[in-house]
Amino acid sequence: MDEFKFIQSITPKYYHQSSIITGIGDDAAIIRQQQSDTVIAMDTMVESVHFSEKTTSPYHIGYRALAANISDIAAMGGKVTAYLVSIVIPKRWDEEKIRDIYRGMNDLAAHFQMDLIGGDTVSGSQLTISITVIGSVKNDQARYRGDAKPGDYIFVTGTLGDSACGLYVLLHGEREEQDEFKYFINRHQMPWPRISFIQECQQIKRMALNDVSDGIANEANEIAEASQLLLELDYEKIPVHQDLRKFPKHQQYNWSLSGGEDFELIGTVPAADWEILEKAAERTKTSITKIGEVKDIKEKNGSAWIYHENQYRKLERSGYTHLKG
Ligand SMILES: Nc1ncnc2c1ncn2[C@@H]1O[C@H](COP(=O)(O)OP(=O)(O)OP(=O)(O)O)[C@@H](O)[C@H]1O
Ligand SMILES: Cc1ncc(C[n+]2csc(CCOP(=O)(O)O)c2C)c(N)n1
Ligand SMILES: [Mg+2]
Ligand SMILES: [Mg+2]
Ligand SMILES: [Mg+2]
Repeated sequence: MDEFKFIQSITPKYYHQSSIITGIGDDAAIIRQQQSDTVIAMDTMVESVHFSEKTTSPYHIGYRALAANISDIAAMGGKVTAYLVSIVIPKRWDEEKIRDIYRGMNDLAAHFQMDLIGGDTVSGSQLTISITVIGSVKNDQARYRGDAKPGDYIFVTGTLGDSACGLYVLLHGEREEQDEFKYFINRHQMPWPRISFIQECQQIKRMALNDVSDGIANEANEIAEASQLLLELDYEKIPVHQDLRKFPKHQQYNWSLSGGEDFELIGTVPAADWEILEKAAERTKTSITKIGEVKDIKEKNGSAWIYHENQYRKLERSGYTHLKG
């Protein structure tokens, strides 16, 4: 099958969103605007960096690549509309495997009622998927990293460290261990972007928000920096799955703070809005945990600090970093 036939075969038969006037088939897609702000993000996944044959099936490669992108829209408080996929396909990848990648994306997209509206197909040496995701947020309702205020409660959704633990088990675990820790493997392969939870939070006027792709040691610092305030966390309160306790303490620490790829949300809300947040969590069956508070302490503003085993120390940005020298 050549590039053109391939594109034809992945063209959706219809679009969920009536705002899509033109999807795949022209030079670019056309989306009609209404009274909302458009949210656009892109993330790339590369073989042997974000996934390998050992960790991720083709179906999960697609699913995960799209999930990471949807998560960035959730982190802006938005909902998703459409996506474009640029894929670099190595010669050794057969058609069925590529199809499975698209099946993974398609299943997740269907859940969020979002449409594939374009992309690009190239052959190359390393499987690479770049996704551009388009969403919307009501005018002036976007959630910025710089919107934290002193006294805000810091929260996270779900549990942290699951994906890193799953990756570890996939790479190093024997068959038996992989069975025992299926939960973590599933969390690595099929993360769940928190779109519905964040949509339920619209009543809350102000919220700083970020999604957990690199690990909260990074993301908490990003909020602190953008808000020029201190994010003070309590390690004891970081939510982890009960089975994570079966691993050595240093692994629990590293995975929950720096493991990344959980695609949960970390944010700050005014203390007065905590109940609204809890209700939104209940309605969407999302667990949320208060993990700290925002402070205004001149010499620490712009950084995150953590209480851990009776010590109070600076939480360094220890998550995954590309292009590190
Ligand atoms: N190569 C690039 N060209 C232009 N803008 C970029 C490039 N790489 C990143 N950005 C922009 O930098 C900002 C931060 O990007 P970053 O990738 O760190 O965020 P993220 O997607 O939330 O994190 P992650 O990639 O870990 O999921 C975003 O606005 C992004 O669009
Ligand atoms: C095979 C394999 N090895 C290592 C990892 C771990 N990993 C890769 S990128 C990343 C951070 C987010 O990246 P980005 O900033 O690009 O979103 C992490 C934690 C993996 N997923 N698969
Ligand atoms: Mg990115
Ligand atoms: Mg991202
Ligand atoms: Mg992000």
